Amino acid sequence: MARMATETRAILYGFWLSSCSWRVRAALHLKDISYVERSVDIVNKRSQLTDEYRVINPSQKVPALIIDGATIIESMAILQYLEDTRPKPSLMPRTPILRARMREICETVVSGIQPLQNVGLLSHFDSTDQYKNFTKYWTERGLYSLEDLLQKSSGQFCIENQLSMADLCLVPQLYNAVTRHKLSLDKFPTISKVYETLLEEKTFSETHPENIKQKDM
Ligand SMILES: O=C(O)/C=C/C(=O)CC(=O)CC(=O)O
Repeated sequence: MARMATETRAILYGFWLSSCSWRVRAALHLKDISYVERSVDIVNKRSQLTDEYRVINPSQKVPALIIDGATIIESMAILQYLEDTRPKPSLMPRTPILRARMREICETVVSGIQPLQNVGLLSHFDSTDQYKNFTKYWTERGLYSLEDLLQKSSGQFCIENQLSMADLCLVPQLYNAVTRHKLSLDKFPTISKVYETLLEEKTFSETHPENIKQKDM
């Protein structure tokens, strides 16, 4: 905790494998906010469950962001705070209907997919296969919705040609779907196209979990 008091940059408590941490990491990068990341191993050490971390985040999850003298938890609350306090470049599309389209995509990922494939669920199933079938079912259902949504709204990115919160939610979830859950995107051509384009963007390539993993080791 003593280190917190002397650190002038924002502090992101996250984990390389955490999709919600990647959303925030990408926003910090896009908005060029100086920060340092502290790793909370949510998989092997289960460090999120310690009393020390609970002081930082009572939900005992990542991410948490310390910025402007405040601690903010929950990735979507963090993204909105960053947008409100550092509006340029904006993570919000320019019209109400495009912002509604963006929120449809965010909700589909944040409520409809992510919590139903969280690694923390594994211990609540009788077998790993049961967990895998469950996560595959809900992730694929979400991907079918996202394919339809992106057919309506996408340009090179989720919402036309401007990076938005929808992209920050989409990319980490697709990384999980493809890399962790071994799902194919063959049935989702619009998602695949947008995903490939987004992975080339520095916002995602420079905040990619594989880079963060190296720093953690
Ligand atoms: O399941 C837990 O105990 C903790 C999970 C997290 O901290 C991360 C999370 O919920 C979502 C993610 O993968 O980013």
